[in-house]
Amino acid sequence: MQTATAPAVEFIDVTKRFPGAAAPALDHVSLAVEPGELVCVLGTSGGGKTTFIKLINRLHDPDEGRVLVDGVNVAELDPVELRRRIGYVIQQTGLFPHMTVAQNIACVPKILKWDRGRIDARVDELLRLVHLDPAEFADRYPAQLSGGQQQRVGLVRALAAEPRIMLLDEPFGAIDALTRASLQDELLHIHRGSGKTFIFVTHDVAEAMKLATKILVVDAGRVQQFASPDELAARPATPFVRELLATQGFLAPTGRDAAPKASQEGR
Ligand SMILES: Nc1ncnc2c1ncn2[C@@H]1O[C@H](COP(=O)(O)OP(=O)(O)OP(=O)(O)O)[C@@H](O)[C@H]1O
Repeated sequence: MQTATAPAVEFIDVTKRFPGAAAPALDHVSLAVEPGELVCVLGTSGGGKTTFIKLINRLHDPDEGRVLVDGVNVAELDPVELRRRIGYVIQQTGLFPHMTVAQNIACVPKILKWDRGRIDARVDELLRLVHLDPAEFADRYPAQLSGGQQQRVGLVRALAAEPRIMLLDEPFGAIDALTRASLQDELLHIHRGSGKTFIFVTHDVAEAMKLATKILVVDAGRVQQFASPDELAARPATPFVRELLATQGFLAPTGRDAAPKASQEGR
């Protein structure tokens, strides 16, 4: 069903209105995310970031326009089946409290009827990927983990069945700065090694600058800019983008040299 040239995700003139709201949550949004990108979605609270990603896995449906995943209109797909193909990580992790770490990670592979040996090997591999020793952590319950460890399990659970697309909604929002930095490094490592498309919502300009291959800035439901971190820092397209970068120390009045923090070391 997918074609070699289709974007991983495409929005074609998408508008989403919630009942009773004065203005649309997303307003005529058109853009294409190419396979393998790590897109960070930035903007102030209420700007439409979460709405944008929930339209991809059909937690919301558009009022106007179309959302395509791998070239197929998601409206034509069964939402449950679609969500199994798209990893989804949220701040509250959504781990099942009555299941062990291993059982949580094994959830979707089990639904997909993977055999026992393949599931066990995958759980092991994924725990190691995020530096959790399977011997120590596989049989623990979520309540027996720190916040950062829970977030690591939430991340690899979403990766378990090899989705081609990962949606992450402020996954590290409630984590201390040091743990957050190492989670970001692990995410970069996973992204580089996987070829998957990641779409990552954050409030944090520094996080977006560090992680993204492209940054999508939305405000009041409209796309302000969709560009590489360097391009964003060098040439903010709107006063909103300029202000957003300035408030977090990334304003580049004379181009990228004026914003050294924005350089993508190691990407
Ligand atoms: N289920 C809903 N019903 C009604 N209005 C909603 C619903 N979900 C979101 N909205 C409204 O749509 C707008 C965009 O919300 P959205 O959650 O996408 O913003 P956001 O940029 O992710 O914000 P935050 O950073 O605070 O999470 C807001 O005005 C919000 O109040």
